[in-house]
Amino acid sequence: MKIAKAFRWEMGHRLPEHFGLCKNIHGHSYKMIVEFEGELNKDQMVIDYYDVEKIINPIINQLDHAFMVNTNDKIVLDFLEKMNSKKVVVDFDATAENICKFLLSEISKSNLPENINSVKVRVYETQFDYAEDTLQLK
Ligand SMILES: Nc1nc2c(c(=O)[nH]1)N=C([C@H](O)[C@H](O)COP(=O)(O)OP(=O)(O)OP(=O)(O)O)CN2
Repeated sequence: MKIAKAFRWEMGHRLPEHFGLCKNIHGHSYKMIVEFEGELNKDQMVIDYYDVEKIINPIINQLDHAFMVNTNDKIVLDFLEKMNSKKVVVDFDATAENICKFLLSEISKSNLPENINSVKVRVYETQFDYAEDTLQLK
C-alpha cells in the first residue's frame, strides 16, 4: 500500500555548465510528491500524514526561499555570503534529478517506521517537468 503527500517551496538555483538559459540565476516554485510504501501499521496506516509532515517540513524549511549552490560555484557562493543570503551549499549542480537524490538522502536520516519498504520522491521544477527517484529500504 502507498500513501503520498505534496509539498511546495520557492528556491533559487543555476546550472553553471548548462548551454541554455538555466545557467542564469533564476528560481522555481518547486513541488515534491513524496510516497511511502509499506504494510499497514496498528493504526491501519502506512504512515500518518502528520508524521510525514514531521519528517518533511524541516527539510523543506531548509530549502524554502534559499539558493541552492554548488560548492564549486565560487562566484555565486561568494555573492550569497556577502549578501548574508539564505543558501543550501551542496556538492552537486541543482538539477531536478540531484534534488531528488538530496531529498531522499535527507529523508533517510530520519527514523522511518519499520513497516516502510520504500520512499519515492517526484520533484517538479516547473508545471510540466519532473524527476523521480526511489529509496528502497528492504
Ligand atoms: N533533465 C533535466 N533537464 C533540465 C533541468 C533539470 O533539472 N533536469 N533543468 C533545467 C533548467 O533548470 C530550467 O530552469 C528548467 O527547464 P525548462 O523545463 O526548459 O523550464 P522553462 O520554464 O524554461 O520551460 P519552457 O518550456 O521554456 O517554458 C533545464 N533542463
